[in-house]
Amino acid sequence: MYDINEWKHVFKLDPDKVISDEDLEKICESGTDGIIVGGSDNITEENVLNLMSRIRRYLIPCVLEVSTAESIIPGFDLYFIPTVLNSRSTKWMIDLHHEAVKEYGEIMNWDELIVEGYCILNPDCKAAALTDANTNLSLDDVTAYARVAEKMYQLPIFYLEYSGMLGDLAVVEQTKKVLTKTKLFYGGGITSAEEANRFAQFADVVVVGNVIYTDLKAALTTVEAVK
Ligand SMILES: CC(C)=CCC/C(C)=C/CC/C(C)=C/CC/C(C)=C/CC/C(C)=C/CC/C(C)=C/CC/C(C)=C/COP(=O)(O)OP(=O)(O)O
Ligand SMILES: O=P(O)(O)OC[C@@H](O)CO
Ligand SMILES: [Mg+2]
Repeated sequence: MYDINEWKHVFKLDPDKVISDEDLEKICESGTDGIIVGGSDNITEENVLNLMSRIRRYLIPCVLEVSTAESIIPGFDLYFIPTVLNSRSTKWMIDLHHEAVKEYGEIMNWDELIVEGYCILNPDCKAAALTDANTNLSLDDVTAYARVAEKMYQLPIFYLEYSGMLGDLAVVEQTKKVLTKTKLFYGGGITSAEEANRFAQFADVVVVGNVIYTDLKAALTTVEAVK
């Protein structure tokens, strides 16, 4: 399913982490809507290529979530481009994007690119530290970012990122209320079917990452739970 508007559940695989062929097969054949390849540490052309070619044995849509310009390689179905709306630095909102488009602009297939407006809310996650995100936000701040994403920038995705911790369900619920076109992605700390189901009440798409590497069985139960 290559239309992200139809998605409800995706797994995020980290090129810097080890996954066996057997476990990868279970993930790719789980019934999830897509696989996002992405992470924030040690993302290289080599480990991205390796993971992509292994996922390519299956029919599942495979997306690269770009975190460094150096690790962009051809062959993915789509490229998700994060822009961190609550970063204190323009680097993570626009500067790296400007540089990358300067380099790849002539050869890019713009139809493969989907921009994600990130709002990072776990102060202790790597992405928050890397991007110097202001995570000290009220509910009104978060919903204002969501409105900026949809009404002003017309972004296809608004991503509430709690990577590593379970987020605040009320924030997800209220954020969903202010979005009409932009899809709400929720990611962070999901470790069970029950948690996945709870966040899927409000998020359009639930993203499941770290638990794949700590409890694969539990990770697999999250698919059925949201579909
Ligand atoms: C040759 C070819 C195929 C060309 C294709 C053209 C193309 C796709 C061009 C790209 C153009 C473009 C605009 C690129 C953007 C470049 C770039 C570097 C943008 C910055 C992205 C960004 C803001 C990164 C910051 C980090 C971040 C938000 C990453 C998102 C993923 C994330 C939060 C992962 C979680 O990480 P994890 O390691 O799991 O963390 P935990 O420890 O908390 O679990
Ligand atoms: O790894 P977890 O905590 O499941 O978060 C998923 C995803 O939002 C990370 O970018
Ligand atoms: Mg992770």
